[in-house]
Amino acid sequence: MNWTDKTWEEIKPIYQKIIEMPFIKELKNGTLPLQKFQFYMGQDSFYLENFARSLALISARAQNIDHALQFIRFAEGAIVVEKALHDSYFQEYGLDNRGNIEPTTHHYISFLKSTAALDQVEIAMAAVLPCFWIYQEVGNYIYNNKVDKNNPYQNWINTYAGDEFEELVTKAKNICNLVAENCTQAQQQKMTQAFVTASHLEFMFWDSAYNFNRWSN
Ligand SMILES: Cc1ncc(CN)c(N)n1
Repeated sequence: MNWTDKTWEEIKPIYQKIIEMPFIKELKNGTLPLQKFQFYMGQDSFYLENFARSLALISARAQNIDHALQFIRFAEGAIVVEKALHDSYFQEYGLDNRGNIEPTTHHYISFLKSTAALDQVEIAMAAVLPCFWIYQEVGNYIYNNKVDKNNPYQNWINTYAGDEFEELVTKAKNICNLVAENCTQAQQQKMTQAFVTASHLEFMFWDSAYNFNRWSN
């Protein structure tokens, strides 16, 4: 079994918890209160900016030049999505600014940036993979189980359910499998640990938006 298949097995309970959480259920049904989605979008703007910075750092540190090129393209893509959030989704969903970086966002972006800067680059590649893969799975899950043709969040859902996003995810998974082959068992274990941590943080990110978790509530 390759590294990604083994690692997905590890996070299956977290993924199950994600698709059952109120934020995702209500997003799928189109009943998520707008304020919760606005909170999420504002935090996601900070997240995407710093996710892109982490991807650029990984690109600079990649051993293989083709992987460096791919990661710099991922970084560019994340910046483009962040700009689309600001330019069109903020307007579409009535948000005039992104607010402040709240605790879960702070934790998640600090984890990504410190892993990208200080850990072995293969571990950093594993740390950013859930950001691609979980969104693809959740996007497809919501798309395939939609209940309302007039879901107000449909445009956002389509970003992650399409073929274009799937292509990116496949590229990110393939790179992780390739680099894992040249890692020791102990190093692969650390890659898996980074993937599991990021998956917990994906859950927390949606949960915190649902509950409006702030430094001071
Ligand atoms: C928190 C989070 N994680 C992942 C993605 C998808 N790149 C996102 N937009 N936001």
